[in-house]
Parts: sequence; structure tokens; C-alpha cells
Amino acid sequence: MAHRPNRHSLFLVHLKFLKWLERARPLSNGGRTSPHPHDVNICCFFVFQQISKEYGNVFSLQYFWKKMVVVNGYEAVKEALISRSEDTADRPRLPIFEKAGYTGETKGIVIANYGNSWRDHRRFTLMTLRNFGMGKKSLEERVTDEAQCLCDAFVSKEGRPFNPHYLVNNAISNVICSIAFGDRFDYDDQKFQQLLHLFDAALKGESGLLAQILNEIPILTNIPWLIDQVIEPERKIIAFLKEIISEHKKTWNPDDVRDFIDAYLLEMEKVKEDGKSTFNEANLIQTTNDLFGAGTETTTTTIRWALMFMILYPDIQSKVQEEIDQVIGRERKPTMGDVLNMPYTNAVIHEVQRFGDIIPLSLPHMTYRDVELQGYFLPKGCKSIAANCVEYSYRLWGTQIITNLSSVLKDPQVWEKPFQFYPKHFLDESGKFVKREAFIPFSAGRRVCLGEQLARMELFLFFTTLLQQLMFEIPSDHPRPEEKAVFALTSSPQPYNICAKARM
Ligand code: HEM
Repeated sequence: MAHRPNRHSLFLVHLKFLKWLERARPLSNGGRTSPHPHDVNICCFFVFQQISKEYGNVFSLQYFWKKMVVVNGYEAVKEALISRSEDTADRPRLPIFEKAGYTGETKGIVIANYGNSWRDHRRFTLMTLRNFGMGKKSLEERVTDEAQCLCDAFVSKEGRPFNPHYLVNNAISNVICSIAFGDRFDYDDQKFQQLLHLFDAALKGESGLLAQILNEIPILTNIPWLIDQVIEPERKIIAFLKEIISEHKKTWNPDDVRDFIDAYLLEMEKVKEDGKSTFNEANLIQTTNDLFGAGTETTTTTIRWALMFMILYPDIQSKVQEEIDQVIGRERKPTMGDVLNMPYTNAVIHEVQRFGDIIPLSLPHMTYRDVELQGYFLPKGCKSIAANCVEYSYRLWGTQIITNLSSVLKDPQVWEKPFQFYPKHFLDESGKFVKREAFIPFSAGRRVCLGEQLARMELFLFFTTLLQQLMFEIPSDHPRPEEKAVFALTSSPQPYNICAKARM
């Protein structure tokens, strides 16, 4: 018979978390004063792992009014995301976004509730990305050209130390720009820099503490001063996207679809007589915003980890370069067709994603219906008195589910050296690439990352283009960068400097 997961109070977890922050350092760094690689991730992992030891792989936390269930380890996460895919495919309500205007059926994809609007937009976006060449030669060429622009920008530093963060961010954003707007921006374009700054500020604001408080106590969102702190960048992004959409409308030609916005306008035109259609301008703005929000920071962060691991492990960098020289040479541009012939490079990229573990707790899911998971009963609606008492009880709070991807990517039952950068995790004894089922940085199931194919293409083409032409080093007078991660929804490296030198 199904039973309810053991409950754990949020305050208790916070206390445990702090306790483990203290304990994990000496435990994991062998007594050095500087923190150990991936302290934050390891701490998240340890906190949940410790609680798991006491309460099992599925345990619940009381998070304000909501019940939040944390699912840990390969078997339990696989059951939640794959076997119970539809039952766990909903998203929790996020009142701050409703204040920004994304309500009901106008939530785009990422924050949309599981239902028709989400399904239609996900299907349309995937189809449009494919039409524009996701998985095909045309997009591949655009990505390789952008990788070359990034290489040129690195070369222009003439071997001097620099922080690669913003240049990588510019290049990756440009891939989405060319899909969404049909054009790229120069890296020093002021308008582009403002846009990138807004996306950055929006991500920070919307994943910060104040945003979490406002989401859980929505009545506070009525205080203009408070809500402005969180959603001002989002409002500016909406204004920016509205401007771009109105420019598109002026030159729109149904026979010449230039980009994602044109394709969406065409879809709106096709379904304009259908009163039930969810294709409208508000959803266009939010879906375009989703492509930037979900597609820029994630890939940028992964490439930043990749460059950092290359300077920390120069022997691995040399082996990748040897393979590039053998398979591609120095003149030809890399293509996706090369992946199959480059098992070592492919293994290194997979290991960057596994060990970099950039979205350790994935995005929150919510029960779409009552579900049994690992023998535990998770209700769709939480019938707590508090939930019914609050003003915002118009939707019963479902059970929020945190799928701890980190616990899978670093599951000691699955990986030989879970806490080391070890590309051999993806190689067999004869050096052939091996797929691993527990490799789920893009999550899995109904809500699996929509941009997985594009991201894989970007990671391979950017990484190989950069390493084909450049050698990366720690600047001689700089300290060795710390592998410690900074956590703000994504887990990213601390700022670090790098030297890029043309390969001899
Ligand atoms: C290395 C790069 C990336 C990683 C590691 C990554 C990872 C993820 C993860 C973990 C999720 C949450 C899935 C869930 O809720 O279970 C997600 C969702 C999503 N990602 Fe990605 N992502 C990456 C790149 C991209 C790119 C390039 C795009 C866009 C073109 C994109 C678009 C999306 C969208 C739209 C969703 C929401 C899917 C939905 O709710 O149905 N991602 N991604």
C-alpha cells in the first residue's frame, strides 16, 4: 500500500544545510583553507543524501504552504521523470510571472502548466527549430560561423589574460538571436549588451530569495516597490521583444519566413478564426523569451566549465587537440559528422556536463494528478488548511517535486569517480564512446529540455572550433581557478581569467 513520504520541516533542512556547509568543507578538501571543488553542489548533494539516508530516496519538505518532495538517486528520479512522466509533468504556480503578465494560457513553455497551450507551443517550437535547421547543415553552419567569431574575439586579446564569460555569452546568445530574430549582433553593439544585461538581471532577480518569498506569499506581490525589484528587468525584456515583433510585422511576408518570430506570426494568422487557439502575441513574447532564458545561460555556463577544466587539466586538453588534428586537421571546419569519429572529445564534453552539473535540481515539477512514486503517495492537491486559508487558494497547491539531477549525475552507485573530472566515465576499455543511462543533465520525460539537440550541437562545434585553433592556459601570474560553483538556479564557475594562444 502506498504511504506518504516522511516529512521534514524546511527549517530543519536549513539547519542541516548550514551544518553540512560547515562539515562538508574539511570533509571534502582534506583540511585546505580554500573550499573544495564544487562545494556548493557537493553540499546540496550531501544535505539531500544525508536526509535520504535517514528518510529514503523520496522525502518531503514543508515549503511555506506547499508540500515539496525531493526525489534522489538514479532509480527514483528515473521513475519520477520517465515511468510517471505525465503524472509529474506540471509546473508550480509562480505568481511573480503572473504580475509580469504571463497568466493562464499565456505562459509560453518553461513555466506553463501541463496542458494544451504548453503542448501546442512545445510542438510548434520544436518543429520550427527543426525547420530552421536544428539537427541539419544550415544551423550547423551558423553555429560554426559564430564559433569562429568567438575564436577571433579570443585571438584579439593577443595572449593577455581575460575573463571569457561575456564573450562566450555574446556568442551563444547570438545563436538564439539568429534563430529568433534572423540576425546576429556584433559583440560591441550597445543594444545587444543591454539585452544581455537584462536577461542576466532577470535570471538573478527571478531566482533570488525575494522572488521565492513573493512566489510563496503572493499577497506581497501587490506591494509595487517589492514586485518591481524582481520583475523590472522582465518588463524591459517584454518591451524590447514587443519592439522587435512590431518591426517584424512591418516587413512580414508569409511567403518568406525569415525566423522564429515570422513563423509564429504565420501560425497566428492561420489560426485567427479559431477561438480556442493559444497562439497570440503574449505567448509569442514569452516563448521567444524562453528560448533566450533557457538557451543562453545554460550553454554559456557549460562552455565556461569546459574552458576551465581545459586549463586545469592540460593533459586532457592536449589529448582533445591530438584527436582534433587527427580527425579534422587544422584547416577544415568541424562538423557534427565528426562526433562519431571523436570518442575522446565526445567523452570530455559529456564529462564536462556530468561534473559541471549545471542545473543540479532541474526546474521544479508538480503533480498533474495523484501519483504513487517508489511506494509513496503524492497527491495532486495539498489539502492543508493553510492553503485553503490564504487569499490565493484559487488553485489547490499541488505537490511540488524536486528531481535532484545532481544525485543522479554523481550517484556513487553508478559512476566510478563521481566527484572527479574523469572523461573515462564515457569510454570503454578500447577507447570507444559509451552512452550512460544516468547521464541526464537535460532531464528526461515529457519536460525534457526542448533545446537538447541544439545545445549538443553548440557544445561540440564551439568546443572543437576553439580547441582546434587555440591553446588555453592559466595566466602565469594568476592563481589556479577554483572549481567551486556559484549557485543561482544554474551552478556556474566563479569568475576566472584565461590566456588564449594561437596553436603552433
Ligand atoms: C547545456 C545546455 C542545456 C542544459 C544543460 C539544459 C537543461 C535543461 C533542463 C534540466 C531543463 C528542465 C527539464 C525539466 O523540467 O525536467 C530544461 C528545460 C528547457 N530547456 Fe534546456 N538546457 C540546455 C540548453 C537549452 C537550449 C539551447 C534551449 C533552447 C533552444 C533550451 C530550452 C529549454 C526549454 C524551452 C525548456 C522547458 C521545457 C518544458 O518545460 O517543456 N535549453 N533544460
